Amino acid sequence: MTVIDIPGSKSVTARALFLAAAADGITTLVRPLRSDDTEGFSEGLSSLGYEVAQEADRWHIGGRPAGPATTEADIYCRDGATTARFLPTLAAAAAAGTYRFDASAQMRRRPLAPLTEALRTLGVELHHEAAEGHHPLRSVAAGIKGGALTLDAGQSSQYLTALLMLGPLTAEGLRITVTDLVSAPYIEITLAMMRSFGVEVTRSGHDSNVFTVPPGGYRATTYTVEPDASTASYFFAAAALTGHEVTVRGLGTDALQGDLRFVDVLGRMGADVRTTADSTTVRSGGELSGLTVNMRDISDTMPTLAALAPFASGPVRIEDVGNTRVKECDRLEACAENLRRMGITVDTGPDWIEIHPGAPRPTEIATHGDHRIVMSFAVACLRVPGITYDDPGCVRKTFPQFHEAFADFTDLTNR
Ligand SMILES: O=C(O)C1=C[C@@H](OP(=O)(O)O)[C@@H](O)[C@H](O)C1
Ligand SMILES: C=C(OP(=O)(O)O)C(=O)O
Repeated sequence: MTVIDIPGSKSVTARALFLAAAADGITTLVRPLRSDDTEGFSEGLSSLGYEVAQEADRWHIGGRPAGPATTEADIYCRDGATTARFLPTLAAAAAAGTYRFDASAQMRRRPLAPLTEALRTLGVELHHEAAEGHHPLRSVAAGIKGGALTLDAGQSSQYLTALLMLGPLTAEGLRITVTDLVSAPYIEITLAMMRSFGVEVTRSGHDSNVFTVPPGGYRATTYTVEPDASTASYFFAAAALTGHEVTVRGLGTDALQGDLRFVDVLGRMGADVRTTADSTTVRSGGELSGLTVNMRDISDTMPTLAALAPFASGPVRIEDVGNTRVKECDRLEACAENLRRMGITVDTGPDWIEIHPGAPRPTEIATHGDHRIVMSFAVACLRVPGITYDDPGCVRKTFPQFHEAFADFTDLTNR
């Protein structure tokens, strides 16, 4: 039995940085994630004139309810969609200022339009420098009155998270009617964290799809970041594949992140899953069955399952994951391409992938610069020694020490 600690959640750290910056007072984040995405977010806040003091496992953020200290800034959001979507939204609430945002080549390709259209509806002057609805963009802030909005979050829940977090910074609050929503559990993280910073959002409508966000700002706090559940999926999958037992500390029934539900998928495949209030254990004899599963809510773990799938006794069909085509790469095609290179039969459709059992052979994985492709195929590597990656370092986005940590973990399980 191996007990492991996983680094902090990217999603929780990004939200905490936004909420802390907007709050009245100094917030301390305990055990934030240190990775390219969250360092990029923190750097963006500094460029906007927020005070961010980083100690080893505590970051202190000086909140500015009146908005950024600078009235002009040029911010590079790197490859992180939370940064590229949340930070322009925070800056849009400034009483006055002109801000330019840009991002990596892939992040420039990823969509923003429903969010930028919503900000325009709220009166923010926004110009896209190249393609409409994409980075780079320039915004002129002049305070936001608030009001009613309709939002299609069918491509990314991050649009809704950004607008929910903006609500308390507007003069009159926001009422957001959501017509479609993917990755719904991420909205639960947002609402729970807003509550920790003093804001209660109410939900109404036939599908609880109308969100009313009161004005009045946020209260600073001390906030402990829980471990990253998407990162934990590689360790759970490794245990399920190799017939071991792993316990991840700090992620149990009290956890905020929906991606922890990946263990239910492993449970359906035959693994034994036990959860306490603050830990989750996966144990398996190494035999896994195939299944059909809808991963709309937890699609960051789709590549983890895809890499595990050839070792199951029957086909694995993953449905409703069309939005994984607009992530760090087209993840449906990247998974299919790499599995085929390993000699596995794979079919894909617009929003699904079906993987057949087989005997994978080693190959060089085409990572497309996507951290999750590397970390997922590292799981397959446990049964197929000799797998290499064209860009192993892209794990820096969410887990710079992944290779060392995963090697230590597999050493332990081999003892
Ligand atoms: O809000 C968040 O922190 C995230 C939401 C999800 O994105 P989508 O809503 O675009 O699926 C997820 O894939 C991403 O890694 C993090
Ligand atoms: C999709 C991801 O990240 P983001 O959308 O925050 O860039 C991810 O981490 O898998």
